[in-house]
Amino acid sequence: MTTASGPWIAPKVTAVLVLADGTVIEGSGLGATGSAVGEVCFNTALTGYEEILTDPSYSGQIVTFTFPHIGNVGTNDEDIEDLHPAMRAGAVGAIFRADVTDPSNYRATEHLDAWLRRRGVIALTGIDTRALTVLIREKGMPNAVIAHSPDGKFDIEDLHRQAREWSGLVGLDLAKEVTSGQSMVWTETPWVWNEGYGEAQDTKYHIVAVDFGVKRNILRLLAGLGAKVTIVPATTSAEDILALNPDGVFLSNGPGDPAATGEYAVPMIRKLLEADIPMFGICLGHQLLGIALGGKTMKMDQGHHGANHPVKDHTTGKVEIVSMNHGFAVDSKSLPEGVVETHVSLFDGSNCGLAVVGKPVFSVQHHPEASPGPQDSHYLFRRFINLIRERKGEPLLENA
Ligand SMILES: NC(=O)CC[C@H](N)C(=O)O
Repeated sequence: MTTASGPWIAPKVTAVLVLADGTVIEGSGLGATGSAVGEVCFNTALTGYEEILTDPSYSGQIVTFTFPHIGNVGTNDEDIEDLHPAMRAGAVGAIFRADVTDPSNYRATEHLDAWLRRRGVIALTGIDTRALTVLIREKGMPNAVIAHSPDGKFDIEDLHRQAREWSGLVGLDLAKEVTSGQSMVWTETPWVWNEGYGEAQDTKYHIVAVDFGVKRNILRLLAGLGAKVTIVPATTSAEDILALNPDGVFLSNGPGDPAATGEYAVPMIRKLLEADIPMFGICLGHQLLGIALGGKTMKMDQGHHGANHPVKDHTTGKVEIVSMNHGFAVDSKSLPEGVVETHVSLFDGSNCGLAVVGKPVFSVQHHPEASPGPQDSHYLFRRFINLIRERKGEPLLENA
């Protein structure tokens, strides 16, 4: 074959994705070398690849980006979402349609390739990401091994075996791998977060955030509304949390199967419910609260990963466009009396929020902190702060 610029030479295969069903997808390698096993999902966000790849909730997952041009704004040290960059919590692999270009952005400090290598993330480029997305739409999120070898040598048989033998995300408690208590860097916990958006002049409220893999932007938004946020490890007991004298408790997002993390987190949440403390949960935190209240979670086929999902807030009747990243969901039919469904996905009707009748407790499945994504749901942080203000007899914030 020839093209206008001369003979077409097929690029050398330096990376592969081997699915548990034996499908092999070949492309060019980027980032770290070696291999990693995980569940392949697709993310439809058009921006924010650095935030996506560093969201600790993606631990154990390989993210395929449906947007074809990833990497052209480079990377920087500010747009990471994991608390402890040295831990490199987040996706284990990344898949892009187009080759990554040189960065062109005033904030860029490093090429995506070098950044991926430094973080130990294996990437595969130059594949038909549409076809892979269609495969996920039809068959669900597959377990797979992503491998990068600059010499192009792969033991496909062995990679296939690894993909087949991997347990998958069901039953995996990954929060314990990414929580601050396990960190090498932050040996001092509880750790106090003090970087806010700057709306609040002083810290009037004390919020304890239970870190199942918390994203930085959640902490910024809480701090920006006047909260001093103390971050505690996922396995902290309710007694230790209450001993910190919080005005409210935040249950964070995080990776893995909520039912597995629930083994230790649910008893803690139940005690906090008894203590009648204002509580707000996001994503994994929402799922754990759902289980603690007597509900059930289930695995989804494709999950929701993107920054353009419509969600309806039943309390206001408004539709918000939100950021999503979850592969498990609360079964709304399993929610007991006294728990109301507050939000619902307009894509598939799945549960996106709950509130406890008569208690200052609520949670959402989507990501009001966005990062990346639209800011329509920022009001949920004000809703949480209002529960605390109500307790203190303070006037309520508007737009909540
Ligand atoms: N972002 C999250 O907190 C994800 C929660 C859970 N690990 C899921 O995939 O559903």
